[in-house]
Amino acid sequence: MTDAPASAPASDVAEARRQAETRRGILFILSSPSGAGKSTISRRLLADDPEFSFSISATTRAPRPGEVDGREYHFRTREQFEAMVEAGELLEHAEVFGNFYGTPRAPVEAALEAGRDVLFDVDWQGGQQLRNSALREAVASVFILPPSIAELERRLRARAQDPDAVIAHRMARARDEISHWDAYDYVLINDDLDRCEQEIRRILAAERLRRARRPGLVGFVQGLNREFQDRRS
Ligand SMILES: Nc1ncnc2c1ncn2[C@@H]1O[C@H](COP(=O)(O)OP(=O)(O)OP(=O)(O)O)[C@@H](O)[C@H]1O
Ligand SMILES: Nc1nc2c(ncn2[C@@H]2O[C@H](COP(=O)(O)O)[C@@H](O)[C@H]2O)c(=O)[nH]1
Repeated sequence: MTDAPASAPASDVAEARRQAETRRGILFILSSPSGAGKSTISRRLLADDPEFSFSISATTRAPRPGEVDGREYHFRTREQFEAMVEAGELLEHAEVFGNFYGTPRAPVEAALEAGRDVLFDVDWQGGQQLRNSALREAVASVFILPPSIAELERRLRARAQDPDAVIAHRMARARDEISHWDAYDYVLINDDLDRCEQEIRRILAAERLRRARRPGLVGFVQGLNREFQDRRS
């Protein structure tokens, strides 16, 4: 009969902790009808979180005042966008409000490999495609609702960045976007910006903890099982 060790050696515990903290990144999706506040919340989340990078989409939409190519979006012509689709450079893409939008694949895959989380501001079609992609295990998704339709329109007008016709088009599409709320892991009402931001931070923290724990601990639990067996023999 062999003497069973009283517990796993400290070095095994330290290694298990290290592995539990090593994880693949999360694809953190924020969707909402246009104007509900996801870009505002995204900016706040990214401002002080070094583990988070933003997926900068490609789009055929014209830049708004103050938007910079390569910061808010990669602004592309229709021909350039189609070439990206053709070359398989986009993880997902969709037509939204008459323009094309898509997620460049390479930066997302690099971030995930490095264990960094990626924030996506995409419409429901983008969310759906990411949930159905090979990366589905990495997805956590949040849908943001406005407190009312009147407030949604007020916000789009207060943003003062789109002409009336564009605002009317976005309001007309809001009902359809909202109809997909139930496909998301979490659904929040953005009636109070600070509170909504805090709720999203809590969701993100919980998702990080959940994903960190399991794969990294498999080897450690196997070690505990071996210890049980040694005690029996
Ligand atoms: N809780 C809130 N209360 C009042 N105003 C808000 C709130 N959240 C966001 N806003 C304002 O609403 C406007 C629209 O927000 P934002 O641009 O973030 O929306 P969005 O969902 O990203 O829209 P889009 O899909 O068109 O990019 C902004 O002027 C923003 O400052
Ligand atoms: N499916 C995708 N949707 C995207 C992507 N990037 C942005 N969007 C969505 O488009 C609308 C409009 O955005 P705006 O900046 O013109 O107001 C909004 O719902 C975004 O979430 C993308 O890469 N794929």
